[in-house]
Amino acid sequence: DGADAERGPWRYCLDSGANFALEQPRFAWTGELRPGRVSARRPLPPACKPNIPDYASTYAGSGEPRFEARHANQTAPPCLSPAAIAKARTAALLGRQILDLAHAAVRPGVTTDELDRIVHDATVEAGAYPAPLNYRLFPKSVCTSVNEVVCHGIPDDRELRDGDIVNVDISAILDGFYADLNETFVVGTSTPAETKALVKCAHDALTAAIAECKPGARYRDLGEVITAHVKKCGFAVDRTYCGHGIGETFHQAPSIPHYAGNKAKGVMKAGHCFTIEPMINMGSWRDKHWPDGWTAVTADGKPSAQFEHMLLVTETGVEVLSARLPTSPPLWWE
Ligand SMILES: COc1cccc(Cn2ccc3cc(C(=O)NO)cnc32)c1
Ligand SMILES: [Co+2]
Ligand SMILES: [Co+2]
Ligand SMILES: [Co+2]
Repeated sequence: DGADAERGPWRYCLDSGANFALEQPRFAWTGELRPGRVSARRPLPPACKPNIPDYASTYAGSGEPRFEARHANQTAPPCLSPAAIAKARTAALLGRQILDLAHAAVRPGVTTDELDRIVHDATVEAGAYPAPLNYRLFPKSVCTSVNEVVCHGIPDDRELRDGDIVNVDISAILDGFYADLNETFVVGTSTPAETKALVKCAHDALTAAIAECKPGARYRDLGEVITAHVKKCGFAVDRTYCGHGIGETFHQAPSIPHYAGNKAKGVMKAGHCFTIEPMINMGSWRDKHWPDGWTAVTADGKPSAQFEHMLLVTETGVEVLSARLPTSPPLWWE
């Protein structure tokens, strides 16, 4: 009689041709955002060939690329040599310049796919490789995370709207060294005051964590400082995604949680290079994945904001390799 046979989230039903069709399970979207259309893969000109990583063309599963596995079992990052520090500075400066280019393009009506094109083209024109592209099969060259997206949003044909917030997370490989940094921007002029406060809170939490960085500081203390700041703002620290060592690989030891009470190992030493990238949620700290396998969203659909810097521990403290420039477009409160 064509009655639907309910079997959990999968439903058997009669399609128009009176055939049994298997419907996709209904996904419980947490907010208003929905996936858009993702454009075709962008070309890689010969100039960026020296920086193309082994994962760029693999069709492997979601496992870490072979090259990165070499660092999987280390607990502390290497102490960079002066030559490696020079490469880290150069890569981070390129990453900063690319992030600022994307920031300058953010306005209502611009699609996140357009931001991906700007980032991809600027990266390959510098002879670098856009690190997200095909990293664990991620389909685009930058992560663009709108509103309730916590991180790893996929650029698509959705136009940014007045009142949105958008995080642009840049990572690039230059001369064999990774850069990784991000900022969250307000779109247009009608973003609610509480959402703007969330953005500034994420920025200031990162600033407070950076102030703790010096030789002998414990990685696990960064989460205490971030959480103390975020609680004062009345928001929550996402617990799923961590900062990470960075260098000749995208992600290496240490893993740096952003929440209080974490069990991160190790102390900072001069020459350690890593990111701190707190994701601050307006409501619950909980997140979930979209069916695409990458996009992380807040479980309650409320906004999330993030800032990420690349840090280098020095003999006397810390150097912010991805620091803003005098030419960087101002953040909403600047
Ligand atoms: C299959 O599992 C996943 C899920 C999500 C994402 C990815 C892969 N990936 C792509 C870009 C990217 C950026 C970072 C980063 O550190 N940003 O600060 C981390 N992972 C990244 C894989
Ligand atoms: Co990230
Ligand atoms: Co990043
Ligand atoms: Co990162």
